[in-house]
Amino acid sequence: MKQTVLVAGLGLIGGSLAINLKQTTDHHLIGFDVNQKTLDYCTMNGIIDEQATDFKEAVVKADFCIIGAPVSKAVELVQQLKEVVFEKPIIISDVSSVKTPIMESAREITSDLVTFIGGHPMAGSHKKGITAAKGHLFENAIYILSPIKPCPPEHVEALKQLLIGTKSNFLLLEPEEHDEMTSVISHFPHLIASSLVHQAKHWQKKHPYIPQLAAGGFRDITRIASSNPAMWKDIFFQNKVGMSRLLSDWIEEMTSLKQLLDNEDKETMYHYLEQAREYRDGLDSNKKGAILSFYDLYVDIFDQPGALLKVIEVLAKKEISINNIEILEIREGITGVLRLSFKDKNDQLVSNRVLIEKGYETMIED
Ligand SMILES: NC(=O)C1=CN([C@@H]2O[C@H](COP(=O)(O)OP(=O)(O)OC[C@H]3O[C@@H](n4cnc5c(N)ncnc54)[C@H](O)[C@@H]3O)[C@@H](O)[C@H]2O)C=CC1
Ligand SMILES: O=C(O)C(=O)Cc1ccc(O)cc1
Repeated sequence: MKQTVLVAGLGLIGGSLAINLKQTTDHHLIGFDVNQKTLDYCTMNGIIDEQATDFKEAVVKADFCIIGAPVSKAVELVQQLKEVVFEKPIIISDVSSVKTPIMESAREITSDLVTFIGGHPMAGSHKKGITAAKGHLFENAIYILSPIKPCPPEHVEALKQLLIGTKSNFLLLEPEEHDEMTSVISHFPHLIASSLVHQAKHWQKKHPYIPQLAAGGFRDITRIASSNPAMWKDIFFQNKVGMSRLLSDWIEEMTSLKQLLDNEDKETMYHYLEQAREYRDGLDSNKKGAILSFYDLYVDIFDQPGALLKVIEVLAKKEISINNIEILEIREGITGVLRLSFKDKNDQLVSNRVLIEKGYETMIED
């Protein structure tokens, strides 16, 4: 039966979900956004079937609602839901990077017709807005769901079924554990990346060549500092307690590192670096539990982009699909390393064999 889905906030994430729903379901899609240009873009590109000008009026028509607005605005939209008189059952979700404030607000919705299941697709980009949205954005990503309890399992199943075309991997988490984990592996690293960029900018006053020297490592660790500042500011303040605690721990750790340096404690510093390397290398291993495994193959290449194309051609001829390609530490004309990630162990092994046959030097981690 044709169902109605309301997507409220059609930017990078909401827009990507709407595109995916249009491509993979035959549901009727209603779009709501405070930006009229975004709504017109969605209509013109066939992303939505209907524009809504009033969130509360639109939500009563829907069987599903996905809130894709920035976190603080999503909280406001959830607050509006408390005043809505629902006429039929609805499953409401969101995509916010911070879950606790949304869920606290959603718990105050009293209608028996509403099931609220918080959501967070853990994929994105540094871009924003509908023009950057892509239907395949969440393929192979972790998609966290956080139902307000008690929640009938069939309602969680219905939401998963709606989102099945995203090809993401669903993981159920409590909002608090979600926020604690994402603050460690996503939110806090953004703050540090930005602070490293500020440090380089400061030193550039003395050393104008700093940008030219900012190669491999600096670019890797600061890549995420190029993301949407409005969104990250919102995330930091919505997850303020967790962020502040991590900052205190970090400052303490930096102080102890400074002491190691000042006291010439080379042995402890060595162990600090060694333990970090061991843990970091373990993150890339295939023992990832609920997190999707990838099988990596490292290939030495010389000079790009020609070399890159040749490697891909070899694998394409064998109809092997590559999940991700990363060029590690390469500058034009210099030998570099290509990391190819496969979803399938057999693809990794076959790729390794055919590339060796073609004379490439390869490496598979244990
Ligand atoms: N950008 C990323 O990489 C990821 C973002 N998220 C989360 O997704 C949410 C949206 O982020 P993006 O799509 O990146 O932002 P975006 O800036 O691309 O899109 C936000 C959209 O919401 C609209 N909007 C703003 N206030 C609204 C309101 N009151 N009612 C309806 N629409 C409103 C804007 O006009 C815009 O179209 C945020 O909560 C963010 O934390 C989650 C995963 C990844
Ligand atoms: O991990 C990152 O920082 C990203 O680049 C993409 C991203 C951004 C925000 C999220 O809530 C989830 C994923």
